Formats: sequence, structure tokens, C-alpha cells
Amino acid sequence: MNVIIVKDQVEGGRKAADMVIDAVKNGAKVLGLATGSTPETMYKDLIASDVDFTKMTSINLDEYVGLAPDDDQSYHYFMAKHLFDAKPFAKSYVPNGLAKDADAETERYNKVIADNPIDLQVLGLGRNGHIGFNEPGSPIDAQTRKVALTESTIEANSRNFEHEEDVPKFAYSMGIGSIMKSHNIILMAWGTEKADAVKGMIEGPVTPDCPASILQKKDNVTVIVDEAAASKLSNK
Ligand SMILES: N[C@@H]1[C@@H](O)[C@H](O)[C@@H](COP(=O)(O)O)O[C@@H]1O
Repeated sequence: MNVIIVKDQVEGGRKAADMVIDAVKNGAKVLGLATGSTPETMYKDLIASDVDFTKMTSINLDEYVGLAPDDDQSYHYFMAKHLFDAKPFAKSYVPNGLAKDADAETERYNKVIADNPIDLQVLGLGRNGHIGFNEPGSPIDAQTRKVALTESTIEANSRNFEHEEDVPKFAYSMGIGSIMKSHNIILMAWGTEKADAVKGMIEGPVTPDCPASILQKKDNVTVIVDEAAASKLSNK
């Protein structure tokens, strides 16, 4: 695990964007993408760059169950607004939150991932150490599946919704097993509210209690954290 500590989200987003651009120059065909406030600066920098994704494929990590693509809280909507409208891909995949049959949808998504091996996966980090929507306790070999969100995640994500009860209780998420198969991973985390999760991920035992800690077992993982998120690390 290569850990880079930066001053803030602006510097960290720039570093992550440079790594994505380098990957594209070096022939990456498939990017795994994340939502949330964390990657926003990286997406801004990608939009401002001359990188061209039009011959590439993107695969997003997750989507809320029950939200339509044009719902402004959906991850489809987030990706259109923060990246795809400005920088389209040849093909972009996001789980379908309105799928009638959850098993068929997860099967479809697992086939998408199997057919398009991910060269570089971008990740954020939940306050409880989740990656994608793989909450504490998630099996490490899981593929895409329907997951129940924890109270802590619902509360954290409620800042984007008008009322906490509007936050969906379920999501489709790529599993930890699928994430671990990507060739390279960049994980970003900013702010003191992520400091415990960052410490657990980097210095804690590898345990399902902190899903991101599994990344210690993988080569080609770059963690970019700001000083606040790194503040609880013993080795800086
Ligand atoms: N499913 C997403 C994750 O992919 C994201 O990394 C995380 C952190 O969100 P934020 O970047 O807004 O802090 O929470 C959400 O629940």
C-alpha cells in the first residue's frame, strides 16, 4: 500500500487525476468509478484536462435501490453531473436502482465486470471503513449484490437528502471480491471524520470490521489522504 499524504482535497484530487490520466496514456481501457464528495475535486481536474475517455468503458461501484437515473440523489445523476456530461465514455455502467429483479440485476452487473476487467478502480472511504457500499461484516469474496446500509452510513449520507428518512435503506454494490480484482486501486479520503477509518485501513488488522483494511493484502494500491484524515496514523 503506497500512502500519500497531501495538504488538502484540492492537492489530493489533482494527484488522483494525474494518476488516472497516466493510466489512460498507458493503455487503460476500463475505469472503475466512485461517487460521494471525496472524488469531486479529481473529477473537476479530469474535466479541465484534455484526457479522452471516448474509447473507454467505466463501471461504477454502486447505486441506491429505488432511485431512478434522473433522481438528483442517484449515483447515475451524480456521475452525469460530475463527469460524464463533460467527459463521456464509449460505455458507462452503473447498477440499475429500479431493477425489478435484484438477482438478475446483480448477475448482469457481475457479467459486466467479468467482461470488462477493471484497470484502475477509484475508491472513497466510508466513516466506518466501508468501500463501495460494503459495510462492516461484508464477506471479502463477495461480488455485486444488494446490501442493507448501516445506520452510520444512512446518517452520513443524509446530508445530501432533504430528510434522513429519504435516504434509501438498500443499495447495489460491487463486492469486495470484485474490487480486489481490479488491477490498480486509488483510494482517497479527506477530513477528520475519516481519520479512524484511515487508521484502521492502514494500520489496523485486516478484518471485516473495517472492510477497507483488506486493501493491505493487495499490490498496486495507492491511498491519498489529506493531513486531517491522516491525523491518527502512528507512522506518517
Ligand atoms: N457508497 C459511497 C461510497 O462509495 C463513498 O466512498 C462513501 C464516502 O462518501 P463521501 O465521499 O461523500 O464521504 O460513502 C458512500 O456511501
